[in-house]
Amino acid sequence: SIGGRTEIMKVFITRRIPQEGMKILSQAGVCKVSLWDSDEPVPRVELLKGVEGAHGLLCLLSDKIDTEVLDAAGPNLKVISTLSVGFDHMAMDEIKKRGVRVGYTPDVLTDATAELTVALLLATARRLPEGVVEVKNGGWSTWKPLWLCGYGLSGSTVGVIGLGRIGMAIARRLNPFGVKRLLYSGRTAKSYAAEVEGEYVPLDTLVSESDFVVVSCALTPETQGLCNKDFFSKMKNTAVFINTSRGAVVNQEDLYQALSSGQIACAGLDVTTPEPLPTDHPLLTLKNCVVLPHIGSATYSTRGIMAELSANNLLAGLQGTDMPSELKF
Ligand SMILES: O=C(O)C(=O)CO
Repeated sequence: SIGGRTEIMKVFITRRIPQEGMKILSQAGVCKVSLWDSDEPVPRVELLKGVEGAHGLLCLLSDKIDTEVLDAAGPNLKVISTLSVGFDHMAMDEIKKRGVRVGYTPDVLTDATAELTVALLLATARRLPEGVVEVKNGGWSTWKPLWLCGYGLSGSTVGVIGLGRIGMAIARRLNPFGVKRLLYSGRTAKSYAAEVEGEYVPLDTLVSESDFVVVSCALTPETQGLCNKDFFSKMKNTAVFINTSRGAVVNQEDLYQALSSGQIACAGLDVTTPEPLPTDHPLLTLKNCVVLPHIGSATYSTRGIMAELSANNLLAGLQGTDMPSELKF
């Protein structure tokens, strides 16, 4: 406050976000918002300009928040609120050094993301995109006993890499399909895994025994490139690989080799490196690879609630109060 008057704080938002979030910020009357008013990513130079002197930054997972951005913002910066549960796009140690608080959006997107994961798993294993194409191009000649066969969940072993909020929600949804064994791996065993009769196993065991391998872990230095040549070589030839976490957990060259050589049966990816995946990428030439454009949390309702939560996180950060979802790091 200057001379008894409360100073209006400055906020930069890196993209158009659902109106639910904008409304909360405008009604709060504590900040002056400047918005990159587009559905496309803010160019780097505009980001660096936009954050200048900002007290708050509301960003997306496609914005790289590094030293350069933090320096451009300067000492006013109190809070970064990301419209995502993932935070691998932010230089956390630099943020911590500067004493900046971080808000994120866990929980509110768990159900939507788990649903999408199940949809992608079934679409991939049962070859839905291939079937849709054949209907349209006349490839459907008659009912054929051996045509477009795939793999079912009934009696299968499912392996979830990273049984966190989303991994657990995926396991809960897959179990009723008649899954026989639910394996999971990660840093620690989870007591809540009992609800899905999850067996905590070493990664190697999960990879070699699973019919479906589902990646649902955070991208960290430990998980970057985790799914590589060695990993795929341990999988069954009939196994289905699904990733809805972050593209960089997978070595895509190694995945391409595994899919084209028949080392594994098929893969479904909602996330890639880079995003968007170039349209001439080798993975897109494969019938047994289903690639979606990072839509795990994309329901109208979920995106609206994510915007609300990120706005409320931002306001709390500006005002120095408790955040609904503060990232503790
Ligand atoms: O929230 C995230 O981290 C996503 O990837 C999209 O919701």
